[in-house]
Amino acid sequence: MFLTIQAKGLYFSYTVSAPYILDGIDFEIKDGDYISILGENGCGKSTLMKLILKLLKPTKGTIVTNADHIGYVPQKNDFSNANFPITVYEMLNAYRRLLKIKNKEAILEVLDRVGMNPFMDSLMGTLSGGQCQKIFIARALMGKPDLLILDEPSTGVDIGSQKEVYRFLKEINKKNGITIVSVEHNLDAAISNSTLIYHLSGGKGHLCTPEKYTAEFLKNEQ
Ligand SMILES: Nc1ncnc2c1ncn2[C@@H]1O[C@H](COP(=O)(O)OP(=O)(O)OP(=O)(O)O)[C@@H](O)[C@H]1O
Repeated sequence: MFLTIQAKGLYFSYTVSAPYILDGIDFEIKDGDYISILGENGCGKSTLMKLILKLLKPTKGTIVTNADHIGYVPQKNDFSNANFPITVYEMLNAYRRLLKIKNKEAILEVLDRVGMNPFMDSLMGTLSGGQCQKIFIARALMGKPDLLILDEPSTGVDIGSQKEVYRFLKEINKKNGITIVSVEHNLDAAISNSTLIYHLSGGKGHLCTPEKYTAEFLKNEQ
C-alpha cells in the first residue's frame, strides 16, 4: 500500500476554540514526496508537524497517515551539554532497545549510512551541530522508517555540514523512497531539495512545486 498523509478540514487551536492556528486545511502528501513546510515564525509549522506525529489532536477535522514507521529528527536535543555523559553508541543503543531491534549491527549500519562510525565512542555533548544532526538522522533511520519528519534540519549546523545533510536527505528520498516532511527555515535548501513546498500563512496552506513557489510566492514578497 502506498504511503499517504491526508489532512481533511483540519482546524487546530491550543485553546480549542477560534482563532485557529490551522484554519481548515486540506492536503495529501504521497509516497516518495519530499515536502518542505515553509512560513513565517509562529504560523503553525511545528504544530502541523506535531499533528502528523499524533503528539497533538486536531480541534476539528482529521489528519491521518498510513506510515508503518515514522522516523523523527527533532530540532533541539538534550545532549548539547558537553558534560552529559552519554556516547553516540550508548544513545543509539538505548534507542535500539526502545524499538526492540534485536541486532546490535543496526547501530553500525545507521552510523555507516551517515558516515559517522569514527564518532561511535564520542560523547554526544562534544559533537558539532552538523555531527549531532547526522547522529539524530541515523537514530531516526534505525527503525527503517517509511516516513521521516524533520524539524528545521539546518538549525545550528555549519554551512558545510548543511550541504552534506541535505545531500543525504535527497539521496534517501530518491534512492530509498523514504517520504520526507521537513519544517524549514532554510529557503534555498527547501527549493533545491524538495519535490513540493507546503506554504502556511494565516492558518491556510498551499501545496506547490518549488518552481511554482519561486515564481509566485517569492515574486509577491519582493
Ligand atoms: N504549547 C503551546 N501552547 C500555546 N500556544 C502555543 C503552543 N505551542 C505553540 N503555540 C503558539 O502557536 C503558534 C504556532 O506555533 P508553531 O510553533 O507551530 O509555529 P512555527 O511556524 O513552527 O514557528 P517558528 O517558525 O517560530 O518555529 C504560535 O503563535 C505559538 O506561540
